[in-house]
Amino acid sequence: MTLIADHVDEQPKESPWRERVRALRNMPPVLKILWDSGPGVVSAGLILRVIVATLPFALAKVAQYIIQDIADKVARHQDLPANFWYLVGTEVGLNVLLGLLTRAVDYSDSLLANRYTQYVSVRVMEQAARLDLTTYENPIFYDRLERARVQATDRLAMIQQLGRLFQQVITTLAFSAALAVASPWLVLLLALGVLPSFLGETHYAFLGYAKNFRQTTAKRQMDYLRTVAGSREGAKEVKLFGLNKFFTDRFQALAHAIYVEDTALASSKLIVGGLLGIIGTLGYYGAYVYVIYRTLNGRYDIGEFTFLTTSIQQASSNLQQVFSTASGIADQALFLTDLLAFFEMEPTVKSKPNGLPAPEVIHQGFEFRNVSFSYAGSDRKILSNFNLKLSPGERIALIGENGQGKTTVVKLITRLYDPTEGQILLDGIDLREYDLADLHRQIGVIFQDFMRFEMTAKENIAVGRVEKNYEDGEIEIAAHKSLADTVVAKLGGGYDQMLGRRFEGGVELSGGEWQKIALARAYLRDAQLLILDEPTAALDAKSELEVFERFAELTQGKMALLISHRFSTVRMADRIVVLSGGKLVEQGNHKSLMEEGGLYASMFEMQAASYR
Ligand SMILES: Nc1ncnc2c1ncn2[C@@H]1O[C@H](COP(=O)(O)OP(=O)(O)OP(=O)(O)O)[C@@H](O)[C@H]1O
Repeated sequence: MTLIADHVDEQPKESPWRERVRALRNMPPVLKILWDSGPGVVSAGLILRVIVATLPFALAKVAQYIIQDIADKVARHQDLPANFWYLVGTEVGLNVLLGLLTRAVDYSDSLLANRYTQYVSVRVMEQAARLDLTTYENPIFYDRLERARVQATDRLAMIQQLGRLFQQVITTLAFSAALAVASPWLVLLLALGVLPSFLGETHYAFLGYAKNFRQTTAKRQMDYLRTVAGSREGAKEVKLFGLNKFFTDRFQALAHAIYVEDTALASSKLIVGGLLGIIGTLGYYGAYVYVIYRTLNGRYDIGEFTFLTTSIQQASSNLQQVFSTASGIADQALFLTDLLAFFEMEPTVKSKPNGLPAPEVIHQGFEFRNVSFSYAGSDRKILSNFNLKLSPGERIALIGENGQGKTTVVKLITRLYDPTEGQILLDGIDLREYDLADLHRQIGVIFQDFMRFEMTAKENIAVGRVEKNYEDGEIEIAAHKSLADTVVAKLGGGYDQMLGRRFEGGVELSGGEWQKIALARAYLRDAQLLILDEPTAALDAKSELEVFERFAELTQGKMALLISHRFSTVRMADRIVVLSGGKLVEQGNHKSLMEEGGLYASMFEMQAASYR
């Protein structure tokens, strides 16, 4: 394994500005996602923010009158106007309101963040399920999925930033308008002071994004190392092979490379950001001195002076915030490129629009016609001009040495992949013409690497047919067929027993016990084609015999495809098909194949000899 893998998604190119502007194109779809995740909350948040944004201006205006009244009274001994105490009361009231509404804004932000996370997480799960297996085998997809997953929860800051930006723009506009009325120079000075900081901020935002992008693969490897070193599955081998240091060293090497890169960027940002900040401060004080100068020359009275200095302070800090929030959003928007790209990915194996319904009763069966197949990214033909017919009522055993393509045949007949060349037909019609979900409903399959769901025993079986409600007793019947009932009988919680160790109260099963549970799923499905890919590998000899006697009984009249390395099992099939070098090399029943004296006979003899 290289430390930093070579598979990296197209890197953002070194044209930061173009990249950044392009990232802003993400904003409309992102705003749409935000809106879709909670229209009511978004609207309420916007209304609240408009009020909160204009309150500082109102406060400054009221303060101007109060101070002017006080100055008139103290310096010129004039009487306080009749509304003076009302003004003071208004100032207090507005401040109280500002405090309350600010909290309300926080509240609506947290509601929206909650909804957004849920909404995006669900969409990520839905999209991940829609994409096909080929996509999953691609490391680029994995990196993208990883980034999309993180973005589902990690971009919450952006929601607040968007709201804040909206608010800051309104506040800035209000105070800038007041300053522009007093003198346009004030606004210009402030803007010139803040602009360099903005450019600096966005520049670093881009560099940060490019850095994170580069680091995705390394971080994924770190994550893997952390998981392996600390997992229950890995614990035995890690201990016995003394792998701990091996994993830790590798983890540290990756972590160090990331640390060095992070520190370099942070240091440079510190220095450049600091220098640009000084320019901002100079712009601010330029405007301030200008107002002092004009006040000393009698252009402004003391109330106006106070109002203008407050306005300078507010406009400057809000403008600065507008720029830094906007650049923060641009930064987040860059990250969302991955999320949106992930949402836009299309599966290659798709259900045809208005696809045919799968036959309620299959008449001719399945046929592989000159099928060749290579996995994406490889030229090696796993199947080459492969032909096979599976007729209704027939039970076929597919055998062959490791890696000859038996599981691949299963993946093709279930349309997890499409053939590279040739066709697979169901009742004479290409599988691609059928509605995919409907086709899947006709097939019950248990793979070698079946899933052990860390849920209850009942749920582990029920997932075999989630599209229909099952009636009372159906689960138990399926469990009985697969011998899972003997496993469940030993569980303290019966069918409601939590399986696996992940959740509290969970019970771990042995490989064979898990297999019996998984097998029940296939029986529950009540499909026309039943496929068992080495379904009994983990079963002891007695259980295997029992499972197969039942299987033979239960698949009577149905199509069944069986993959097994055990000849005792294979013999029960109506027809045995031998796969070698991507082709069908022999077929027949046990007796005829033995007489033929070919590959089957030699494999059988080899296994039989080892038992003698
Ligand atoms: N997702 C994949 N991407 C690339 N190559 C693959 C993939 N899955 C399987 N292969 C390759 O295809 C070949 C056939 O694999 P397959 O799993 O179909 O064999 P099999 O006959 O079922 O083997 P076994 O008896 O070991 O289960 C193997 O050489 C394997 O390396």
